[in-house]
Amino acid sequence: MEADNYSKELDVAVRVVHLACSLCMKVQEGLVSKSSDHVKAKDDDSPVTVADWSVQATVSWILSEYFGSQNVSIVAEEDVETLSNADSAGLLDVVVSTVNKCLAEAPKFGLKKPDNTLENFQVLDAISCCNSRGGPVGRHWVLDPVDGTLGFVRGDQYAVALALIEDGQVVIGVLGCPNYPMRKEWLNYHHQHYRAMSKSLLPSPHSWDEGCVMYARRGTGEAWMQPLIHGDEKLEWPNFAKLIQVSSVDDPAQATFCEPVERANSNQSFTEGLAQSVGLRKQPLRVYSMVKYAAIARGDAEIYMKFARAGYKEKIWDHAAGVLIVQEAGGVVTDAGGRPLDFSKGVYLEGLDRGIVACCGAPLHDKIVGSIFASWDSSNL
Ligand SMILES: Nc1ncnc2c1ncn2[C@@H]1O[C@H](COP(=O)(O)OS(=O)(=O)O)[C@@H](OP(=O)(O)O)[C@H]1O
Ligand SMILES: [Mg+2]
Ligand SMILES: [Mg+2]
Ligand SMILES: [Mg+2]
Repeated sequence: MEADNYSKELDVAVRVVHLACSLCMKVQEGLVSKSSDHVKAKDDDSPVTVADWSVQATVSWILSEYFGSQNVSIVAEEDVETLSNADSAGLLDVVVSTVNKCLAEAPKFGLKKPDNTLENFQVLDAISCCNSRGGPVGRHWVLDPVDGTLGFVRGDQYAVALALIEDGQVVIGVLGCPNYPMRKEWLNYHHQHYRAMSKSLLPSPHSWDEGCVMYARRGTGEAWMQPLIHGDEKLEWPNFAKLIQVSSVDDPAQATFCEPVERANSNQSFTEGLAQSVGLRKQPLRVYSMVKYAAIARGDAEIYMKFARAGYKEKIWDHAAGVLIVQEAGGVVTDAGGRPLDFSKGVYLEGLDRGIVACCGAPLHDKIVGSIFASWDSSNL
């Protein structure tokens, strides 16, 4: 692919992820400071919030506006089932007002805003039209409006992830990480620190959070990072960007590995054994969401491993943006058998061999995949 391709798509995607992050930051502040009934449980018991629906509606509206509602195919996580229930009228009103407030700010990010505030049915349409199944042919946007919703409701790490797939390959990846901390060690303790520190010790959340949007275009060998624009600061657009690169560490003893926080989402006893056999000495960095990919891409950690329970099928929106950014920043991402992830088979990463291994470089990656090969049969996964 030509490196100059997709400039308009990337530009709009980066701006809308900034816009979505600003929406999420406001909603998260509200959730954490007041208790709220705006968190619902989905059928699988995972949470969904006003922010998940509002970001999906906002991104969908902007993409349709710029690329034409007839042409745009979006594969995204949320649907409107809960929101359309008669007993969710109050929730829908909050989503609609959140979307309208957010879109009113779009010009600050150099994006169009609607001529009139959106009606309930328009917001529901914007969410429900993101029902594409993707596949091997054509262009498909892939959106996780809030990845790591559990982290989000706990006042911790989460990400907004937007990618573009063309003919089965990820060509653009954009990842917004509003709570990315100033110091990488704080990735591990973010939530605990928030809770343990009194408000007076934390003069403003911004002295704690760096917040960033990362992005990459396939085949460029470059991954970029922009600072997030916080709160009411006057936004100077275009924002500046700096190149990011993976860590150059290839000694396992010096390497840090990331994994999901929840034991239900990845087999932590298996990774513990793997870490021992490869010679990883540091404590695992357990972080919610695709911020784990972000940490690898910016060189704050060296390895990310996720081994979901047998039978769980990984979804493309949980990985597409992060995988491309890590690869373009110089890293290697495969399944546990060493094969590339296949984004061409629809909503799921079909054929994924056991789990996902993302590393800052080939030497560490080879060691991990080799060790999985050697230890799999004796493991209890
Ligand atoms: N059982 C199970 N196994 C593996 N993965 C699952 C499972 N259930 C859900 N999910 C998906 O995992 C996404 C969150 O992954 P994380 O790496 O952030 O996990 S964790 O919250 O840190 O434990 C999460 O993304 P969000 O729903 O966007 O938060 C889910 O898509
Ligand atoms: Mg997700
Ligand atoms: Mg999500
Ligand atoms: Mg979810």
